[in-house]
Amino acid sequence: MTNDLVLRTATDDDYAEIEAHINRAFLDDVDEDTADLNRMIFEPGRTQLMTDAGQIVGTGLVLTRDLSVPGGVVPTAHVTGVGVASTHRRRGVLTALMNAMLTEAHDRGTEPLAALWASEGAIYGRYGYGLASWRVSYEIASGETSVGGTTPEGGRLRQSATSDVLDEIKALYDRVLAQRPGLSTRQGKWWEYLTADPKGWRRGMSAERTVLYEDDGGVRGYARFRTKPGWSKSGPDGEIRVTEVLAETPDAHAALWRFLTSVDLVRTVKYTHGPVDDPMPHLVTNPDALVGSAAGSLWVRILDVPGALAARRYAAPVDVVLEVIDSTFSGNAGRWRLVGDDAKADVTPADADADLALDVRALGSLYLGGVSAGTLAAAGLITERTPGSLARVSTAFGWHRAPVTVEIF
Ligand SMILES: CC(=O)SCCNC(=O)CCNC(=O)[C@H](O)C(C)(C)COP(=O)(O)OP(=O)(O)OC[C@H]1O[C@@H](n2cnc3c(N)ncnc32)[C@H](O)[C@@H]1OP(=O)(O)O
Repeated sequence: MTNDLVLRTATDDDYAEIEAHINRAFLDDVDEDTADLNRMIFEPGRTQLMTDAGQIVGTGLVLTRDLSVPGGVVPTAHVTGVGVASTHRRRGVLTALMNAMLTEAHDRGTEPLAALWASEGAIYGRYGYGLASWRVSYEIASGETSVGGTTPEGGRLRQSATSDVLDEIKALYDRVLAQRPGLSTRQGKWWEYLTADPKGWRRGMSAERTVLYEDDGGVRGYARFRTKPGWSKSGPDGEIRVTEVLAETPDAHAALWRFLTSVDLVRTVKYTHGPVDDPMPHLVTNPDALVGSAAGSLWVRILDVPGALAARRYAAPVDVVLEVIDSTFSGNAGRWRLVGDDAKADVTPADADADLALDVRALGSLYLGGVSAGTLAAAGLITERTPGSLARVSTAFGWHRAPVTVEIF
């Protein structure tokens, strides 16, 4: 790096320049409506800037939120808005920004995790992030399949503008979050932000709508979606793009997808945030009409190894000594004894020999229960020192629901 580069924390006054810089880095223009919205979630004190002769050439933003993990909810530094000017790339600017963001989050002492969505998968492993969850994208030819079964008696659908049913879907979201890892909490301004629906977010689709499924016990699930009319030589060719589908009962999940795949004039339904354990292939009458593909979603960086391991729960009783390598945060490195089950977990420094050795990056991949220790060992990222410990840890670190992250932040 040259001497003209200065790393500093942002202030409120930097906002407009940050917004312009991030849009440039992501090959886009500033959209005024979106810029006003982004200001709502801007945390200047957690935003790191690199400047050159006073001009911003690099940004890294941290948003203060919590993340659901197996059996709990954990304060997590949500890292986003990483961008380095094309004129300043490959000179270590990102490394300096990331070190500053992670150090600030680590030194708070209240956030055992950091998490992000990567624009490119090759970037973040070097900073200790492990790929921890996957998302399944569907493109459903709705004319060629349908969701089997019928909606039970008492079950009904109600369609509305999202803003009119916000209180109902907020409560449902929180209940689903308590059951499934990988979801970010949406306290205060987050719901207002995510459902503001500025034109710039629609990408040629309609305003967002929400369909709710309810039974006599209340709202059990909802789907947020947009539509787009279309006509081909052979007739209607409309599209639905689903923003998110969350349901707390199988009936609600099936009824919502039955609705989404049977709207008149629609021929294609797209969704990009399904969990890998989504029952969809088993619900539809013709699974071949579901074109699905899986891609990595959330990357997790463990900032506090004992704090993070004690904050989640385990699918089976486990008593293991892990040797963790972390070249950035020395407090994480060393041997840790984890004793845990589905109700509690205790982590202490260990003198005994390690059963398993792994880098903090592999621990991040394991953490949400969506990647098995056996898989990571097969990739050479975990070393088994005590025979049998790998199988035990694979089972204990798994979870009965796959993690899913329904919102790109
Ligand atoms: C959480 C988020 O916000 S994800 C969004 C990330 N931002 C973008 O994709 C926007 C466009 N790209 C950029 O702004 C920049 O190219 C960045 C932020 C990806 C990288 O910034 P740079 O300042 O060039 O990175 P820096 O010079 O610090 O590189 C550090 C290391 O990462 C590597 N690296 C950087 N970018 C990439 C990449 N896209 N693919 C693979 N490796 C990369 C560098 O080669 C270097 O490797 P080394 O340590 O082995 O030498």
